[in-house]
Amino acid sequence: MTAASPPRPVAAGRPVIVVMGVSGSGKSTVGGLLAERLGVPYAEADDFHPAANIAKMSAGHPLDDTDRAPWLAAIADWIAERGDRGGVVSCSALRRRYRDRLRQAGPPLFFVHLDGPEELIAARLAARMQHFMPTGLLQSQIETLEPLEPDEAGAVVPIEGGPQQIADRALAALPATPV
Ligand SMILES: Nc1ncnc2c1ncn2[C@@H]1O[C@H](COP(=O)(O)OP(=O)(O)OP(=O)(O)O)[C@@H](O)[C@H]1O
Ligand SMILES: O=C(O)[C@H](O)[C@@H](O)[C@H](O)[C@H](O)CO
Repeated sequence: MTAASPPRPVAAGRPVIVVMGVSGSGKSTVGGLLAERLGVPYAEADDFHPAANIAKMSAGHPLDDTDRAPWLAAIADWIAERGDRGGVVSCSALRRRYRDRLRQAGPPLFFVHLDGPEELIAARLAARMQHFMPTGLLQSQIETLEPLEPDEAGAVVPIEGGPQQIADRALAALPATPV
């Protein structure tokens, strides 16, 4: 019987940054900028949804835990593939258990929670064109959100101001040492 190979050491590498928050908080906008500024790949969480999830949200129904399970698994696979080379992925990651699922992927994660007043988010959603997510789902997103807990590596970043300003804030919030 051969011994199992030891897990790949990732703790000393670059963390994968998960840009989290409710729909319309700016995850895609800020996530893309962060990846550019850090010189690492970016992944858009919406690209990992099964078609049924997109159809459900488009029809105005919030996803439940069962719907989100395969989506989180696919994002976790992307994170695992990054290993210790870093990356940025947008993902609402609204509940603690969803974030636990992503942490199971292996690489160290740092969560950037984009947070701001409901009116500001609603106004940005109302102005957004050509997106499947109805503004009416914002309320359920807010109700589902469980804020980062003290033992979770991450930071809350306010979303007032322009995208570059928010990206600057997020960059300043990143840990200087491995998470
Ligand atoms: N700082 C900002 N100032 C003004 N508009 C912004 C800002 N950030 C994002 N937006 C705009 O607000 C809308 C929502 O942003 P974005 O799509 O990045 O949010 P999201 O969190 O990725 O949403 P979803 O989860 O629904 O995909 C977009 O139209 C975007 O262009
Ligand atoms: O967990 C969820 O309910 C979903 O991931 C949503 O957050 C959407 O994917 C996104 O916000 C729409 O773009």
